Amino acid sequence: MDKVFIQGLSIQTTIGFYPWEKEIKQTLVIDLMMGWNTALAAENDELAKTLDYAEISEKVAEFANNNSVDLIETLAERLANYLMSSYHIPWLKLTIGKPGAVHNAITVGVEIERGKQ
Ligand SMILES: Nc1nc2c(c(=O)[nH]1)N=C([C@H](O)[C@@H](O)CO)CN2
Repeated sequence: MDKVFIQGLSIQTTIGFYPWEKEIKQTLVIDLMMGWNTALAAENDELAKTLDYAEISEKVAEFANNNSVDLIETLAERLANYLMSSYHIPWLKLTIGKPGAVHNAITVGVEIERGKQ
């Protein structure tokens, strides 16, 4: 299956289990790989027939800002459901990194894969 992807999308949002984390914004870095038949758009050079990575990048940031949760697992699950149902995406792989969470690690995070290729 063809893919449309977004790599290293950095967003600032409120997320975390501890009370102090509810008072601040932290950086999340998102990688998104989405299954799509890109030949549909290529046939007549039409943006409307593909997944617009610019639009989806904005929606991801908006969704994270409107859904403050404790765990990045919860954000990943809810974001995957939202994107798959809004854009009729048959399969996706979503990685959410929280680079500031563990001071002696480059980053930490989760990766989920949903749907069928
Ligand atoms: N698997 C996870 N572990 C932890 C998470 C998380 O979202 N998933 N979150 C935290 C805290 O919010 C942490 O980021 C604060 O340092 C701890 N572990």
